[in-house]
Amino acid sequence: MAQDELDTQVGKHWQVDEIDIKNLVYFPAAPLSAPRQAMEDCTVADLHSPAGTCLLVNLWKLHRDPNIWSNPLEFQPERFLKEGASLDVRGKDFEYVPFGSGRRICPGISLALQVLHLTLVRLLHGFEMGI
Ligand code: HEM
Repeated sequence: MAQDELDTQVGKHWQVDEIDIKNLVYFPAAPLSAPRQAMEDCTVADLHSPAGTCLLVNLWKLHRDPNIWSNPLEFQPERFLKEGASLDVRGKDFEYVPFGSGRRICPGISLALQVLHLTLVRLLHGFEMGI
């Protein structure tokens, strides 16, 4: 199915470039953070969590907050060349944490940033896969 989409939207020329991205479905790799447990009673943004509460950060929602992002539902990679250009992806700027933050931050971040997208698209485009 993913291969059909790539064949239709990108073609069979095996070369994906920036202009193709707008035609591909946009889903985050990790919509929620890893679970955390409140070690003591805490209140964040009027939400009280007693000690022991399991907490997950809704990264999908955070990354679509209209108070932070203009047209948040539109896939606009160029926003990271403009208003988002100075954002750190390694968990320091809490409005943009695609790899999480803190002790449980994604340990694959360096690998992902270098090779994951190219590897995945090449695999999907070139091979029949099923589960
Ligand atoms: C675009 C690619 C990726 C994205 C967006 C991503 C995102 C994330 C996020 C949001 C978390 C939760 C972090 C938190 O809760 O603070 C996570 C955890 C994790 N990621 Fe990734 N990840 C990616 C690629 C990878 C790769 C390539 C690896 C391994 C080679 C990897 C291994 C892990 C592991 C083991 C955890 C769990 C860490 C823990 O529970 O302490 N990830 N990732």
